[in-house]
Amino acid sequence: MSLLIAEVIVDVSTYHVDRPFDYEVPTQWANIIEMGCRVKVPFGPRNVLGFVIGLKNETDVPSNKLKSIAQILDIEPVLTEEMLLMAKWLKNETICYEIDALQVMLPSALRAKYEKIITMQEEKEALPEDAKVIFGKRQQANFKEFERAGLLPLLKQLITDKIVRIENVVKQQGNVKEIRMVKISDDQQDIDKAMEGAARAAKQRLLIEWMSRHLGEVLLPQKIYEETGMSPAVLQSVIEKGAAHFIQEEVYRDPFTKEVSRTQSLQLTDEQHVALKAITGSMEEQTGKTFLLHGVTGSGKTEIYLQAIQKVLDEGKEAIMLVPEISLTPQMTERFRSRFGEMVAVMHSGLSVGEKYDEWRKIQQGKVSVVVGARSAIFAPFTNIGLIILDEEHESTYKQEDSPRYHARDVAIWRSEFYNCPVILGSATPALESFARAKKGVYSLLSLKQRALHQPLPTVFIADMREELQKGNRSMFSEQLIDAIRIRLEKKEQMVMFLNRRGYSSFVLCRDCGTVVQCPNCDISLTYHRTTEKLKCHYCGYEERVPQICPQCQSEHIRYFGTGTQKVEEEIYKLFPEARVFRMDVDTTKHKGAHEEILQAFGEGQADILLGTQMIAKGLDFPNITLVGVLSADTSLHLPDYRAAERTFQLLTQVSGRAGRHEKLGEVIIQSYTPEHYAIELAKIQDYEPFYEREMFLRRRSSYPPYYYVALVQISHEDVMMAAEYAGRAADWLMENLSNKVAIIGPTTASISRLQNRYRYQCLIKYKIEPNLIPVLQRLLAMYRAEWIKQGILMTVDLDPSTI
Ligand SMILES: Nc1ncnc2c1ncn2[C@@H]1O[C@H](COP(=O)(O)OP(=O)(O)OP(=O)(O)O)[C@@H](O)[C@H]1O
Ligand SMILES: [Zn+2]
Ligand SMILES: [Zn+2]
Repeated sequence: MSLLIAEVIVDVSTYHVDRPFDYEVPTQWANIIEMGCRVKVPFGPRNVLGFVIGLKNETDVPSNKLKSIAQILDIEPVLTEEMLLMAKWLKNETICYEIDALQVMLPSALRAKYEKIITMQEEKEALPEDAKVIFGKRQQANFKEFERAGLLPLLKQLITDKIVRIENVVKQQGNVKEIRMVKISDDQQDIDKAMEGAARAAKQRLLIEWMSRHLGEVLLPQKIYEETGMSPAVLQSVIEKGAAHFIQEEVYRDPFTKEVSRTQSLQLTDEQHVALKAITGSMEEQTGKTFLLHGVTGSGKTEIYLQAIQKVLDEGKEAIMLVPEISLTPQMTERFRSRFGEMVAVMHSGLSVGEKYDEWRKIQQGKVSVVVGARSAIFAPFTNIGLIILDEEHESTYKQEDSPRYHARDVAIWRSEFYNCPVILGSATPALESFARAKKGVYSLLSLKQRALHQPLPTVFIADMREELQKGNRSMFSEQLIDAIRIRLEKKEQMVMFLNRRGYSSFVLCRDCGTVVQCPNCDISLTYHRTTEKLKCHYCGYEERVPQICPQCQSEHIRYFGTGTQKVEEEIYKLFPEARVFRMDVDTTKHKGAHEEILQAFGEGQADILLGTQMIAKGLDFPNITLVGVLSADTSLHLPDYRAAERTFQLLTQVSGRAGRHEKLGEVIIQSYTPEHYAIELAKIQDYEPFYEREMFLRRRSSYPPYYYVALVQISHEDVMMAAEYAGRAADWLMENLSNKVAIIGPTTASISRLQNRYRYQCLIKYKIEPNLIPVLQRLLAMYRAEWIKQGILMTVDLDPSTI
């Protein structure tokens, strides 16, 4: 038999190993191994996880150096050939390690986990007492057990003395959940034989007789007890006589918490019809076309998605439906499940590792044809995709902020070209880049200018909070908003109160010296949490008790600016003691399924006011909501981010869109300290295009996307001088190696200049066309990985940074 060699990408993220390594496949596995399987291979002193990305019959590695695969982890590949290709593309597109690109496509249950295992090398007698206790009767123990007992120094000594050995063992997570079932024999002879054997046992004979009428069936033992009235002991005896046997069946953990009723396709409006026809037409042509579906809030984009997916299913193909963060949009999942029932898998961060793995396997095994999920669902292991949809395509959650720094939109388009199927990008407020591409004809623009039932868009008023202050109103509510709430309470209509948390945090301030309590590790103020009376850093997790005196001047005049949702809730109760308020924020939605519960109860009319942050801005569709109040429109306007105005406009438009979606008219009141800002003025008229024109003009003037591309290089170090120095080196190096048509801004300090005790600097690269960019950045990274990293520098490169 000829030599079989596997090309393996190993799970070791350093520059020197970012290439496939050759390993010999032992003959007993030659027929089993396939591309896309996970394997365990020796690498240096230990075994590591790896992915087989190629198989061949020869190698340049001399035979005395060639190592063998230690273990095969999958009989069936976990990565398809498409995914292996996609990983190569991602590696180049986002400049990441191939291993990172491969790992991101798998549920975390299948990613590498190592366990340190301690094995006895000598007789037990050689061990000191403390260690004996840990091993007990076993030959092996876990490193963690020593760690917990505070015995690491002892362990170290034992290793040095070669009394024990330490090993890294790849732990294969992702246990399949199984359940015990009874399989009745499908052979009448087995039944006859069992019957003979049970000659004198009447009950057993009855059960065997019953089984002879259910040949070949697989049943839960409970079911058999119920149907026949027999006890487990009788069943056991019958099984011993060969009439049936126990089998283990895989079961899927069910992430759905409640039943849904089925819905049928709606009669489309003319606008919806035109859009759907364009999409299905392109399915028939089998072109990988990208559509931008720009439809005002409530225009019925979701119904178009549903009917387009129906068509995909009719053709025996599969569909991926992405939503920004699914745990925030339970209504969306419900709409998909009520149309497609068991055909739908869900994937989002609210699921447990086991549930995610189960959903992933349903997709991989072809048990479902639709996945509704957050960003990572774009890697769903379907093999016959007919449509990919990104709802709310402008949302920043579609961009991953760690390596691989991919945007789900780009992956969607890549996969659509692979399968020759359309992509739909849907939004009421498309990202500027997307709309610009649609205008240039790169995407096909589909517009829905009317709401589905021809309801008018809500009327928007701006309340000028500066005037309120002059009038002596110091509350968080303008008079206008207070009046509007009162009317709704009288009419028993529902309201949404939205607190814009972006760029806003509650903090603790000393009224004597003005000190704001800061995180000791990060250059950012600590956030005040009223429920626990603690101050927390949202970046590094540091927390401390709320101080009673100022840490700077010892004054007792400390003031808590807890103007978060809790404070708003208190104010509402002060103004309207009779109001029933549901608060939806990080504190009230900690437990699983909390979003669904709150929204369901609100939908049933159990509260008058739904109060919340970003998580209530999108997707809500309740007929009784007639008022939306935005308490603080400005907080997201003044962030150091070129997209601040765009994000504010999008948020205001989205949240306004929650009002008056059905028969009742909607009204929106936006409170602002800068009502003359164009993002707020244009959100008032709720027209996307004027905003687009205005913002494009400003972007062009200051050379920002979509006119220019930007890439961000960030450098950090614990020592500020080191960080500054290497940032300077990076900037110089880029200057020398890139063309003079590129603008390099920096090094400057990052907007959060210190994070987790590391000082952060950055260089921004602005360019239009720069064919050399990727190779140059790759060389810079190579330099960093080979040398700079040893100095404690951390460097990241992001080709599509979402904040700058
Ligand atoms: N053709 C139709 N006939 C009747 N009702 C429709 C039709 N299309 C959509 N609707 C209803 O109109 C409402 C708004 O539709 P949908 O939620 O799909 O809008 P959307 O465009 O996704 O809005 P948003 O961007 O604000 O989330 C829903 O209650 C939906 O059931
Ligand atoms: Zn002070
Ligand atoms: Zn911190």
